[in-house]
Amino acid sequence: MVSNLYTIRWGILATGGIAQTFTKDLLIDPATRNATDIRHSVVAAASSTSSDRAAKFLQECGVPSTAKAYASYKELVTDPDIDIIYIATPHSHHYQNARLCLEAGKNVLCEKAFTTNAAQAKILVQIAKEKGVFLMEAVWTRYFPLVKELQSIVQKGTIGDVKRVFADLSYKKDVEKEFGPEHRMVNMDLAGGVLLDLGIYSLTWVFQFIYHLQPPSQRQAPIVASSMTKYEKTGCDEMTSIILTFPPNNTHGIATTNIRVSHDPDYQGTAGAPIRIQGTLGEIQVTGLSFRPTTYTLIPASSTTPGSPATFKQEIVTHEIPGRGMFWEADECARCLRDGKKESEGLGWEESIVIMETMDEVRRQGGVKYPERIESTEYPLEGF
Ligand SMILES: NC(=O)C1=CN([C@@H]2O[C@H](COP(=O)(O)OP(=O)(O)OC[C@H]3O[C@@H](n4cnc5c(N)ncnc54)[C@H](OP(=O)(O)O)[C@@H]3O)[C@@H](O)[C@H]2O)C=CC1
Ligand SMILES: O=C1OC[C@@H](O)[C@H](O)[C@H]1O
Repeated sequence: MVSNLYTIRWGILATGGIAQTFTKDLLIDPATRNATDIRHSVVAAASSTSSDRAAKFLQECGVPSTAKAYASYKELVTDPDIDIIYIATPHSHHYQNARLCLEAGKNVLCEKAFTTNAAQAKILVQIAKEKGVFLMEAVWTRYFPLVKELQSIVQKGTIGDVKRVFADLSYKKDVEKEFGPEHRMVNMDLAGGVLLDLGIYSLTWVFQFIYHLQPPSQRQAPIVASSMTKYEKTGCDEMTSIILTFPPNNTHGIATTNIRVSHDPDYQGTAGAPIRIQGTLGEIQVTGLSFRPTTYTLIPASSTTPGSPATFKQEIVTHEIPGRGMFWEADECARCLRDGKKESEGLGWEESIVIMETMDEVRRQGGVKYPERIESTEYPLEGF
């Protein structure tokens, strides 16, 4: 009997925190999330530190001992047994690392934020086109069934015309005690700061419920008004608030991010609703942490409100996540490769670039510039 199961073979580039979380999610049986058409296999990992580090990483993740451990990213990209490479380095490194993979003809899933600026993102897309390979920014939240369910509710017009989306992802941290100035969260040499690390999720919610739901031919980049406050020790942004106005209906998206105060005073994800999608017939509130949403509430406008005869009932919906939830973006990669797609419909190249351009403009307005070396499009540069 011929099996319809499509297996995708992963190489993991870098061995830090999120590489470990992602790899462990890859090893969860897809049947636990009702995915019976694809399968993931982790065949190699590379560390820029040493092959021992890569081997330890594979072992700690529980990857079968047949997987290869490489001492450099350059060795990883030449492995013919790898279908796709997951890049899990700091933002500063994404352009150089992704370009290394693409130039070698490898398909790529690259952690958010895609690059440090839109110019770098455009070049990566151009190379993916030339090489005929798959490229996707790893904004995992986009692939949650809960998000797709909400997009379908909004698209059906259940809450009426969407007029405004509020979205926040903020930490409540004591930066000095919990990070220190060298940490990638605040280190300018690693393109630290809240905009690229957390604000990208706030922007994701705004874009996926306004921009993404418009017909592709009608999508236009938003007008940007923003404010940034800097962390005095490193010059990165520690608080950023953005108001986006989307043509053609002047819909507003308010995206905020902060390292000092969170939407939930204790940053547990139990209080408040960081996401509010507001339509003329009612609104949707999403609770939990914005990068890993588990619950939403549909709230109709009162049927007595003139002009707002909502046709739905108030309802709270909770989704269980059988793991961290990063496997859904991995499943998307597998299906795209199987179907010969070079980009994902969940987050296409054009949308990733418009979001990078939005972040460029926010940084221009806020006066935040990363070191020239990591904003450069020159390739290759030493030390990556
Ligand atoms: N999707 C999500 O939920 C999350 C996404 N992220 C994203 O993932 C990326 C990595 O974050 P995270 O795993 O937390 O970071 P870590 O600092 O934990 O790991 C980064 C890894 O990158 C490699 N690396 C290569 N060069 C450098 C360098 N100069 N400085 C530091 N590390 C370097 C190292 O691996 P090695 O030594 O093996 O080469 C290191 O372990 C970022 O883009 C971040 O935004 C982060 C957290 C959650
Ligand atoms: O992508 C992310 O999501 C979770 C956060 O804790 C992390 O800092 C960020 O990089």
